Amino acid sequence: MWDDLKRLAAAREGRRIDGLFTEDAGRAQTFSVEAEGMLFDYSKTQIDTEVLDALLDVARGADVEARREAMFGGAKINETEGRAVLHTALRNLAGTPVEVNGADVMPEVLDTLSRMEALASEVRASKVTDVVNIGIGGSDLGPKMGTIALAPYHDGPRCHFVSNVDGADIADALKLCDPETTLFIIASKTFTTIETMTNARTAWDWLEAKGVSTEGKFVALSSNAEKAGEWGIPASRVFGFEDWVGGRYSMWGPIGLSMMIAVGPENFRAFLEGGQAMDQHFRSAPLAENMPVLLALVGMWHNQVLGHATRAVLPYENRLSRLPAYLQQLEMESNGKSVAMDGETLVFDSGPVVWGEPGTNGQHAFYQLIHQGTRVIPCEFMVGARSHEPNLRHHHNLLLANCFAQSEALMRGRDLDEARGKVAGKFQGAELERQAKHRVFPGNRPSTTLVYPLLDPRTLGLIVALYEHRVFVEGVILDINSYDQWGVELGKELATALGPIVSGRQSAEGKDGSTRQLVAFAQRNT
Ligand SMILES: O=P(O)(O)OC[C@H]1O[C@](O)(CO)[C@@H](O)[C@@H]1O
Repeated sequence: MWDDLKRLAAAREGRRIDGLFTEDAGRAQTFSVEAEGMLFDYSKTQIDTEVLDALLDVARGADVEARREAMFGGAKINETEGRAVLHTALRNLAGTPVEVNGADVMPEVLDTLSRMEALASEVRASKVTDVVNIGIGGSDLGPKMGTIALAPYHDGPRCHFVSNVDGADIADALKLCDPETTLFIIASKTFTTIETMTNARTAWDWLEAKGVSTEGKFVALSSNAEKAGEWGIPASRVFGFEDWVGGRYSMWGPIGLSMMIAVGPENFRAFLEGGQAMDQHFRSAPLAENMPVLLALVGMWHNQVLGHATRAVLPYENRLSRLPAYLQQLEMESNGKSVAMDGETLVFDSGPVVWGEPGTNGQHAFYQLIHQGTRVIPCEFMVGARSHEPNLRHHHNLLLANCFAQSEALMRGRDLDEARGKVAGKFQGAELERQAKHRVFPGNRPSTTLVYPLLDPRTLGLIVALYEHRVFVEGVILDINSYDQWGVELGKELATALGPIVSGRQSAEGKDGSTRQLVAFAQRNT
């Protein structure tokens, strides 16, 4: 299968993407899909009908549809941890039964949602001015990204997100808070993560140092109610979720509480509805018209087939400033694996490096390399047709123009003749040639564009679920487990071992020369 695709890729080497539009007037429509009011256009890539068919064959060959139903049906597809993967149940507002080990999980999911809504409403109506979410990774990135994204709907207390074990993070947040009117949300699936537990303890100590009672000031979001209880948070203030919700897929449930407090339960429900609508599309649309499937296949064409090692996510939506960071965890923690389900080494590349920044800012920072660097970086643009600032329509028109211009420029490029025209009159002879060469853009650089009507809560849900399912499809085709993260363990273990060495309670004997040098230098300069 991969060989076929590699052959198709080789046969297309050097072929111009812009030429494909000249050959086929209907290309834009053929290589785009609309779903739930969003348009995903992947026509500015080398993909043609033959390539698309081959990619769809790969998806069929990997049994994407059967695996998808296994996931939604509660099968334990996270085989290395023996767990189901059911974050979709958290947005199953209809409550249709979803069974794990023969028991319907929906009554508890909906009950927890109601409890969250009651607490959120209570907090929003109270004197609480600041909410501090203390969590890291999936217990931070989702609610933080979502709260920023939904700023126009944010009418609840201020929200702060503390994640880093660097004391600067919590110190800076606490400076902005009044101990009397601050609520701390300790978000940790395991309730053992060292960064989160350290920050939580600092918050507790801060309240005590200010002479303010800790009672009622803490809420826990965790699968480990026992640990939360031992830590001092009563069961009534613990919002639980099961092990079938992966950390990086958890913003739909209790981990989304800070976002719910910020924007209100109704808007949070609209976010869930968006996710659920994307689930329905993913489950019912034929593969060739299935947005997450196509997003995945385009990604695999660029990464696994053409060998482009990174992909840039470029939202032309300032409020999606944290989406690239969110997607880094979602995609790289999920699909950054070297071993297939059967334990054998992968024979092709796993997921790409995902990175990005909002446009237009990125244009003035790293787009130079995207346009003229020696490596090809497939770009994923996204933009809303409308903004929340109708009186600033001229800003939005500029934003749209810039977004669409970038994908056009990446595709078209500028040849030497055109470049000569740019400098003619200023230079002559050999100097004109030299100057012109610097102004050549190779073009033929692929990109996709997602356009949605407006970044509202429902649309945010659609976008997040779209990317979740893209990760799923890529993982199934790669035959890896997208739902474990063993790769983060070793660093954690070594950090635990280095703690006493760094603080001078234990010798660095036995460590490698570099580590010993780093520790010694830090100690000399404390
Ligand atoms: O919610 P927890 O258990 O504190 O974990 C935080 C994060 O740590 C990780 O396990 C990786 O270190 C992520 O998968 C997770 O989102």
